[in-house]
Amino acid sequence: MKAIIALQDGTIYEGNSFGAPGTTWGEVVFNTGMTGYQEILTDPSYAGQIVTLTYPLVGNYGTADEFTESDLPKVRGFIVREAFTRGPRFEVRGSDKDEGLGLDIQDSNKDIDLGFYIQGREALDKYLKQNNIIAIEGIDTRSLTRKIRQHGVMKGAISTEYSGGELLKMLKTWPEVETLDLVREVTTKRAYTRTGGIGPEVALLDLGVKKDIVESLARRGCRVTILPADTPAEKILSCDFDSVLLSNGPGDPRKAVYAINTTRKLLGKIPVFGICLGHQILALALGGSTYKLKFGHRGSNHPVKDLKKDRVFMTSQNHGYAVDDKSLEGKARITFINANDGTVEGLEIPELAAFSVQFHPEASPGPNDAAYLFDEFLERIKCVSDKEKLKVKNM
Ligand SMILES: NC(=O)CC[C@H](N)C(=O)O
Repeated sequence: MKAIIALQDGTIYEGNSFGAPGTTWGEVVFNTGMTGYQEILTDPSYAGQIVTLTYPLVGNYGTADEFTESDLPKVRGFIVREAFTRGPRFEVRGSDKDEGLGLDIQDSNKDIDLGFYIQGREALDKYLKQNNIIAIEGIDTRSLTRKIRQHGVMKGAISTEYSGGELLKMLKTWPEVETLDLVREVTTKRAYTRTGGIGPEVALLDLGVKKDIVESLARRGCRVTILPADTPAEKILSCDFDSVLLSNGPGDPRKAVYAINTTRKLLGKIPVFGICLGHQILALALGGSTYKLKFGHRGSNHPVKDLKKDRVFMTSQNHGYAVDDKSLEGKARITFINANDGTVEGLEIPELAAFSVQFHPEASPGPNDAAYLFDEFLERIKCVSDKEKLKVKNM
């Protein structure tokens, strides 16, 4: 079945439908990661967005529960160069096969040389259909990405139903993504707890959290209580948590006014750690400002410079907004910057026991170079609670 993409600037691309048929619209963005398509599809930070992958072949290792970052795909649409439609396979050759890759594979794919189905995996096309995600393949994603890089992210639509002209007219009537409060769409409706051990009690303000942030804390023994995004500060402070984590999430950070107000009230009373949207919310709560980047940072290889250690490492990123460094003068110390464009990648306010990063230490997908930040978070909690104990002892 044919499908088309219409962009706000009037460009039309023609391709083939995969996933669900129908019509969808959103902000068209691109991600340069070579793997991790299911983590991307299910990352709630992509709510409101149609994601283009620059890697040219997508779907070859299928989909599985272990790759999900939330209960369901959250993207508004999906654009690829070539969708792998022959079923999830893993190519196993001689020595790989002998050593065993820890995968439960079965030689049931006799018709294709060197192809082995992976048990328990679902084809990407089927997964998208089941979850009603409209996708398109056969698109020149290089040209589309160059367009976004030159003109900036813009509204777009994918459709199997309407003509280009009709879609362009409809696009004008659809709201701009930045006017939407997308955090409310993806936050948990009810609080729940994930117990990893008897370590610190962390309150996680769920602005659209990725599963691997919760798991990164649980793996380190934390008991994590995931709270709805509009939970008042008073309630959080009355529960005797050791610290608060402000999660990643979708949309313009200025739209999540409730989270900014909550954070302002928490600062100085409990240690705070912000990741991505949480980092932007922390900056806004401090009286700083944020702005929209032309086409954002989305991929698995964004170099970040640690200003204290004077060293660069690779990070996983997915954001369209950034914190304005000038707006934080005298309010926070900049700890990390992006080595490509110099934008703010991290903040620290030691006297308030607060710090944040724009990139994703949990990766998923991406490199684990920054995972140590979760250990640093626990260290900071420990230091604060030791100080509190000292205060009590000396009273
Ligand atoms: N991953 C995130 O938390 C994204 C934060 C914010 N929605 C942005 O695009 O900048």
